[in-house]
Amino acid sequence: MKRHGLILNGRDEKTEAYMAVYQKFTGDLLSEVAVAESQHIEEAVTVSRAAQKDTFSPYQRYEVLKRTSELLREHVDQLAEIITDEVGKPITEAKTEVERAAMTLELSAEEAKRIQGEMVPVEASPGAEERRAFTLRVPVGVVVAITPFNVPLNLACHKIGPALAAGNAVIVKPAEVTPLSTLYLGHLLLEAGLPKNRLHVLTGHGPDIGDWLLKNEGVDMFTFTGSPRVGELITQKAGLRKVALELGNNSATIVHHDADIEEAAKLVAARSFNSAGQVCISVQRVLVHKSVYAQFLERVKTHTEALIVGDPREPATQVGPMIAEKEAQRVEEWVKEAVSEGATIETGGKREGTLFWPTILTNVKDSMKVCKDEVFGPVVTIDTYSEGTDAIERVNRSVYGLQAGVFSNDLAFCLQAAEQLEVGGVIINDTSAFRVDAMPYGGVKRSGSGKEGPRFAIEEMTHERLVVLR
Ligand SMILES: NC(=O)c1ccc[n+]([C@@H]2O[C@H](COP(=O)([O-])OP(=O)(O)OC[C@H]3O[C@@H](n4cnc5c(N)ncnc54)[C@H](O)[C@@H]3O)[C@@H](O)[C@H]2O)c1
Ligand SMILES: O=C[C@H](O)CS(=O)(=O)O
Repeated sequence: MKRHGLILNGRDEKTEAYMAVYQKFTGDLLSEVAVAESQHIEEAVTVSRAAQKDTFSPYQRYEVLKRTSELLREHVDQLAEIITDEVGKPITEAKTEVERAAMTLELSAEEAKRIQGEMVPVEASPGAEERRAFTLRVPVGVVVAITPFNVPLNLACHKIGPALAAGNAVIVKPAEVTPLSTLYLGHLLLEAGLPKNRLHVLTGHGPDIGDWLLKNEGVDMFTFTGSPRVGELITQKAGLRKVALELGNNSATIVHHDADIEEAAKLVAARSFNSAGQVCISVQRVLVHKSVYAQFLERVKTHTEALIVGDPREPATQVGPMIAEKEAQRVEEWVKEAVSEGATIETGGKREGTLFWPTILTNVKDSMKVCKDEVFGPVVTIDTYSEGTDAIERVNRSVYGLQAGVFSNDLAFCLQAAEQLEVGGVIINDTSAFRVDAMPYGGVKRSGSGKEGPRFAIEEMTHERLVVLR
């Protein structure tokens, strides 16, 4: 069994205490990772601040990030195995995550070469004829990246890639239960030639490390992906510093009367249950026009019942375990509570340890936990509507607003949805769960603030500085 130290200023740093990381399907001990203490946080911040004085040109940043993306592709099998083990994600999905992570770094590398300001025509203002002005984008300095368990590699790349591309130093705090892929990534970045003072990976307890980092005034920005509870806490403690938040959702998808029902049903079944529903844009609430409800439900049930549930290491498996048994028990309780309030289980509802079978609920009410809160498990609710306007209004009744899907061939309805849905992204003729890594991605309301996607994250991770020449 391997013991992993912290990655601190290029060192594999040993610590007093270690924490166990388990295989999420078998429950076996995988390895142990170092538990960072306050002096490690101090050193990481001090070294990162000092790094800002070194030259690390846009082309050097491009080279390191491009080489790391190549290394990710060369190590796809090893990394996918690590993700499958530490998350419980089916191996085919884990490979997709590694490929996407490589793409995220490749996009970040490209963006490093085109960070630019703009000319500002100050001379057009009376009295300023003798002046010229332009803007520069300068790195914020020291970025802290805190990441969740569900997409440990790609979401780390969505923070590390743009932060480095923009000229910052990054301190990464991966989730306690899934730190191994981020540590692997950290070593690949160093192998690719990243200056050792630009990246530190601090494993250990989230609340402790978070608190030390938040108290340290040497940190300039926090970029966080995770639960609204922790997101809120970070916002309160960050003070006037920059914060970017990618939080939860109870994602909705509307299926209108004129939609391609088979296509909608196939995609809903695929994107409600992948990663055992532990995806922030996973389809959780489907609102279907009453005229096509019966047909749609029958098709989603057929596709759902065909999904293979089980050992994530098997290439055929499509739905693996949840991250912990207590999470699977929570989902089971929410489903039971919905049933006690009148919901019907169309399929699923069964649990064996950490495995929870893909579950479709009908006869639901918007007030039920499975509708109004974030399930973050393999459960989808399907309900009807009569008027498109009502469907939009019900999607908006959520406290969240990350992405929403709309299946329709009615251009007017699609435009109405695009204009009126209170979310960061409206996906037409696909589910809420569509994401490619180049696109601007982020939510409104309790789903957070700020955008990811390397080009957009670089804007968050730089300051715009105005230069006026007289
Ligand atoms: N919007 C998005 O892009 C997106 C993507 C993935 C996951 N998520 C959300 O993440 C959540 C699930 O992930 P999770 O369970 O890992 O979330 P979490 O909030 O429990 O943990 C996220 C990270 O925060 C750290 N943390 C915990 N307490 C902290 C504290 N007091 N200070 C600082 N850091 C602390 C954890 O160690 C972990 O690294 C869901 O709500 C999901 O929707 C959102
Ligand atoms: O969990 C939310 C992720 O951001 C979705 S994705 O894996 O990036 O598509």
